[in-house]
Amino acid sequence: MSSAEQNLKSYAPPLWSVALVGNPNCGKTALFNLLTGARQKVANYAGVTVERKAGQARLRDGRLVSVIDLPGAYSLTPATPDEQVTLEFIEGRRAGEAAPDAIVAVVDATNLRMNLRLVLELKRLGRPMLVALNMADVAREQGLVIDVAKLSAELGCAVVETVAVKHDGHLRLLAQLETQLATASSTPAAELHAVSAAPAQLQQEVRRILAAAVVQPARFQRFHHRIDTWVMHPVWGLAILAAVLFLIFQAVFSWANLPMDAIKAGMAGLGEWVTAHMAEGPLRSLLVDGVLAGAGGVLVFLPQILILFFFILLLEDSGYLPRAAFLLDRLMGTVGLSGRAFIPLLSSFACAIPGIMATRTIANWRDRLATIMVAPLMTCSARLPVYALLIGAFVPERSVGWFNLRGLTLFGLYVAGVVSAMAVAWLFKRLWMKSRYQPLMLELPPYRVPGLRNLVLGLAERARIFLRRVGGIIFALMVVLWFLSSYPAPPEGATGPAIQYSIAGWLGQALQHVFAPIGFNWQISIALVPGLAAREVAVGALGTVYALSAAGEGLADSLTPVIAQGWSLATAYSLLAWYVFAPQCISTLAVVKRETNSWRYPLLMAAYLFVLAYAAAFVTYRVTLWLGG
Ligand SMILES: Nc1nc2c(ncn2[C@@H]2O[C@H](COP(=O)(O)OP(=O)(O)OP(=O)(O)O)[C@@H](O)[C@H]2O)c(=O)[nH]1
Ligand SMILES: [Mg+2]
Repeated sequence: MSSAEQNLKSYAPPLWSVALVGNPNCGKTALFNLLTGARQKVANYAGVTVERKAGQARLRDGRLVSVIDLPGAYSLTPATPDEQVTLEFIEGRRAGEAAPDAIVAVVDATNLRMNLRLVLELKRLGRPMLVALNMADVAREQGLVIDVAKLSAELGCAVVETVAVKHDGHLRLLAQLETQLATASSTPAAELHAVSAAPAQLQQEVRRILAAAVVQPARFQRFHHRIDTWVMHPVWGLAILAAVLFLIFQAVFSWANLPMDAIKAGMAGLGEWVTAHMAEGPLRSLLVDGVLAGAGGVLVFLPQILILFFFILLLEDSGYLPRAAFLLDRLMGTVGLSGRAFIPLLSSFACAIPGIMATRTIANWRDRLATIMVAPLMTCSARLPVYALLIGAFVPERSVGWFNLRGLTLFGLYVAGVVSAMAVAWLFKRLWMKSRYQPLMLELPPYRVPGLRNLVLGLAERARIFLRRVGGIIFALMVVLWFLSSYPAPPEGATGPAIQYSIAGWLGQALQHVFAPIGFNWQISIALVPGLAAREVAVGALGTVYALSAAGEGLADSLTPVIAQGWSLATAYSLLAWYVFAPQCISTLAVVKRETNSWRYPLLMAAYLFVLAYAAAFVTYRVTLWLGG
C-alpha cells in the first residue's frame, strides 16, 4: 500500500469526490448513470439536468468515489439559475457542501471548438482535473482524428476517451480516477496555464490547441442539415409536428386496449376470488371495494401511460424537441412566452413538477414566472386515467375517416390545455408584467437514433414511479376513503346503500351544493376530495364510492358501464372541463413555492386555476344541456 493510500485511509470519510462539469448535452448524466448505476434523465437537448445529483462509483480496486452530476454550463459566468448551481458547487460556495476534490471536465469530442473554452476556464480555477473526451464513438464515425496524448499535453491534465452510451464506455475513466486518487494527496493544485479569461483570448487558445491535436475530416456533410430543411420549414415543419403529436394520441388509445383488458380481467378475477374465499365482513369489503376497485382501477391505466412515455422518450432522445421549440418560438412569442419555455412546457405533459423545475433554464425571471404559472395547464399524465375513463364511458369506439374518435377526443383535451395555457400567458404578461420578446438562442443537437438502453430504462423508471404512486399515496387514500365511506354503519332498517349514512356520504351531500351548478353528483363530489392530493386518485375514489353505493348484489366490477348509465353527457363533459384546469395536485403547488421562494405564487396559481375550472365546467355543463346532452 502506498503512503498516499495510507494517507487517504487515515481520513476515510468523507469520500473523495469528483464533479462532472461540462457544456450542456455533452453526456454528463449518461456518464454519471454509467458510473453510479443511477437512472437520472438523459435526453438529447441542452438543459436536461437542472439540479445537482450525487452518487457513488466503485473503482476496480473496490474503493468508492463520490460522483456529482451537475447542470450543463457554457461558461463560468452563469446566465441562468441552473448554471449558477454548477458554478457555486465547484467553487464550494453552496451552504453545507464542500467543493469537489477533483473536476472531471466532460467534453463532446465532436464539438471541441465550443467545449474546450469551458475546459480552459475550469483549468484557471487551479483544481485537480481530468478531461473525459465523451462521444468518442461519434467522433470516430465522423472521421475526426484526435491525438489524445497531444491534447493532454496541451491542456496539462489527463485526457481519456469515453462513450457514455455503451455499457463499458466508462472503463478508461474509472482507471484514470484510480490513478488520480492514488496521487491525490501528494498532488499540489495543477499548475496554472497563463490563459486570460477574455473570451477572444480563450477562443484563440482553443484554436491553437485544436490545430495541434485534432485533424478535422475533409468536409463532413451533416445529414441533419438535409432533414432540417423539412423539419424546420415554417409550413411543413408545423404540419410534421402536428402529425407527430396526433399520432401519439391515436396510439395511446388504439395500442392500449389489449393490455388494459388483460389487467382489467386480472383485477376482476382477483376480486371474484377474494369474494369467494373470504367470509363477508369489513376486511373483505376493504379488499374488494377499497383496494381492488380503488387502487386497481387506477392500475389499469399503466399501459396508456407507458405508451405515452414511449413516444416522449423517443422524441427526447432524437434531438427533435429543440427544433420544435424553434418552430413554435414565434407563436409563443406572440403570447409573451419565450421559446425556451417550450421544453419545460413539454416536460409538463409528463408531470408539471419536472416541467416547473426545467424553467430554471430560462434566464429572464418574468419569462420564467409566466412559464411556471401556466405549466399546470399542460395535461400531465395523472390526468390521463381520468380522461381515459370518461372517454371510454361516453365516447363511442368509432372511427372518423382514418381516425379513432376516442383518440381524437383525447387530442382535443390536450389541445384545450395548450390553448388555455397560451391564453393565460398572454393575459398574465399583458396585465401584470410586460417584458419584451427576446429571440430564442438554443443549441440544436445533432439527430440521434434513440438508444434502446435509455428507452428501456426510461420506461422502467416511469412504470416504477406509477406503481409506487398506486401502491403508495393512491392505496393509502383509498383505504382512508373506504373507511370514511363505510362508517358510521347505516342504522337498523335503513334502505339505501350504506355509504349514504357514512361520513363520506355526508360530506358528499354537503359539497354537492357547491358543485350542483356544474352538474356534479354527490359521488363525484366525494371523489374530488381525495383527488385534491393527486389527480388520478379521483378515478380510484369513484371506483370505491360506486362499489360501495351499489347496495348488495350489483357490485360494480367495472366503473365504465356504471358511469355511462348513471351520468348525463353534460356531467361527463363538465367533469372533463374541470380536469383540464383544476389545480388538483399538492406537490405541484409545493414545488412552485420552492422555485419562486414565496407563497404568493402558488396561492395565486391555485386561485386562478380553481376559478377557471369552475367557470369552464359551468359553461360546458350549461351548453351541453342546452344542446340536449
Ligand atoms: N453516441 C453517443 N451518444 C451519447 C454519448 N454520451 C451521451 N450521449 C447522448 O447525448 C445526449 C445527451 O446526454 P446527457 O447525458 O443528457 O447530457 P448532459 O451533459 O447531462 O446534458 P445536460 O443535463 O442538458 O447538461 C443523449 O441523447 C445521450 O444519449 C456518447 O458517448 N455517445
Ligand atoms: Mg444532464
